[in-house]
Amino acid sequence: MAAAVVASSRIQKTFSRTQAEGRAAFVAYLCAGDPDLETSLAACRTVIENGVDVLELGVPFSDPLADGVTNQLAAQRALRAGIGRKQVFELVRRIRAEFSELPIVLYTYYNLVFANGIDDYVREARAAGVDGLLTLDLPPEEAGELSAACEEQGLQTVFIVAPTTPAERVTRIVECTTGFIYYVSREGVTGTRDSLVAGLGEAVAKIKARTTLPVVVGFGISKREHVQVVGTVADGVVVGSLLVGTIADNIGSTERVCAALAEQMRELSPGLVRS
Ligand SMILES: O=P(O)(O)OC[C@@H](O)[C@@H](O)c1c[nH]c2ccccc12
Repeated sequence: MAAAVVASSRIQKTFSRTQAEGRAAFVAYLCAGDPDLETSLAACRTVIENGVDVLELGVPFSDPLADGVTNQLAAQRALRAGIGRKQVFELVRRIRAEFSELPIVLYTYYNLVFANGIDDYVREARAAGVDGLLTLDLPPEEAGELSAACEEQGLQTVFIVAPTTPAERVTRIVECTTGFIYYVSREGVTGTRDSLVAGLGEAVAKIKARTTLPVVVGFGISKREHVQVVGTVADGVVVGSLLVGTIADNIGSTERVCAALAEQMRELSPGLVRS
């Protein structure tokens, strides 16, 4: 299949599969190259082999304004390890070589895309094996050039809907999205929380009433019961800081990082299997 078709089919195919299995997809976020390239590859491999259906890879950035402390520290570790555009795409290539069907979505701040030239960045991402791109600080209304480059290269777009997004803007965001919608379940930044916000089901239902695209939910999801609850209303459940924090807690030993991540996935992912 042409590159464009393959890219789009990985994301759609995965959500179709999990829907057919009667469950939400498990979406994991890890910062690319945290704490170094080899450990990051081993960490990605571990969470994929233990139940992750979609991998979100964060591109390390010096000013990650949407991220809480855990993700900020991960970005700092990766930057200290010399992780730049070249290393991020090398990591994607190596993951792609081992997992041909796994959707990989790059989470980046727009500065990193714009600075390198939008067309070149999108082309290189697609060639490395990226399926989708979420530019965290780029509103869809200003993403025309990027969306055009993604369409040309067969990369799918992911855009964010927040609790504060007005209904008419949700429609605009959906129109600009070709991969899936990311619903940020709470205001503020990323980071584990003790409890889920109230009214999540209604909020996701309002978005799903306006699109047939998959809607994934993230921010604060860090316990099996969170995963179970969110998994009943969303097409995908995103866990980031909990996993990123596990890497931070086991820095220095790739073996310990992987064992702890595997344990965490064993604890969380059964939450998605609907009896
Ligand atoms: O870390 P949490 O609270 O589990 O949330 C996922 C989040 O880390 C991941 O999806 C993400 C990382 N950086 C972001 C910036 C904006 C939106 C989402 C993200």
